[in-house]
Amino acid sequence: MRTLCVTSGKGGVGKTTLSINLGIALARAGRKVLLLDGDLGLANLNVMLGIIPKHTIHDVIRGHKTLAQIVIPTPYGLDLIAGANGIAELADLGERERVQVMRDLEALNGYDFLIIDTGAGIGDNVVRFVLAADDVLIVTTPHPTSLTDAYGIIKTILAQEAKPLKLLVNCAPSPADAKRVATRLAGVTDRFMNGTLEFVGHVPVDSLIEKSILAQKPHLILNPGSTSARCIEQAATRLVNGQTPNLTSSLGRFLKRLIGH
Ligand SMILES: Nc1ncnc2c1ncn2[C@@H]1O[C@H](COP(=O)(O)OP(=O)(O)OP(=O)(O)O)[C@@H](O)[C@H]1O
Repeated sequence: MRTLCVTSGKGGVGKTTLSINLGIALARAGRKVLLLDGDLGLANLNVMLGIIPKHTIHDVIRGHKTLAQIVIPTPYGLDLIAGANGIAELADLGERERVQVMRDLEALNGYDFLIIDTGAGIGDNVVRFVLAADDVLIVTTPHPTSLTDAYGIIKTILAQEAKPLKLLVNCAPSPADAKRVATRLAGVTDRFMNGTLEFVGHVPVDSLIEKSILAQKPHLILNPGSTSARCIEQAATRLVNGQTPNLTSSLGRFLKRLIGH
């Protein structure tokens, strides 16, 4: 299993929308996907999916449930771990609880991809997820404030680890605009930070995406033939291009890195 962390510098650029729809695109391509809401403070993946979770990761940390017991199958071909506010506490768990959560995670096998929707910005928790994940997808819009913040998070990540990063330009007025944004950001990343930023694609502004949020149903389900849905599918393909998920679970490794043991 590979872990993919979806993050951004600025908030509201489409991380959650893309985490869900990229996940659905991968599920449609035959991959088994688990979506984890890592947006501390503003956990809302379940809201966008129109799901009211009975249990969240809080219950796991409190020892009331195992992770397997809180996984929610969705009608969209992927599974969800909801409301990750309590994830912050993973770092503070005692040794016994930590081992238990690790065992739980290892037991959650059978997934090809774990997609983590993080909060925006460069808070400790976001960085923790990003450094622990196999792959990191940075989402930006062409807006100057979003670009500046994307630059900021790239710099923060690369200062800690020389990790290859991926970029998706959301709300791009045209493919050419997206490419320009990506080239500029990749150039700066390469020149000043000695890192790599792979452009995996763009998604145009589409009012159908906004409508799908209001309907609490994923865009790829409601509007599968739209241009923006196709763009998301293409980005999903590029994102996992050539990646055969490990047969031996990397989930344990991810968690070890996440909680520092
Ligand atoms: N390509 C798009 N076209 C039109 N609207 C979009 C597009 N992408 C995202 N949006 C809209 O932008 C808003 C913010 O999206 P979303 O919640 O996914 O962002 P986010 O980065 O996860 O936000 P946060 O940082 O608050 O978690 C939503 O209302 C969504 O419908």
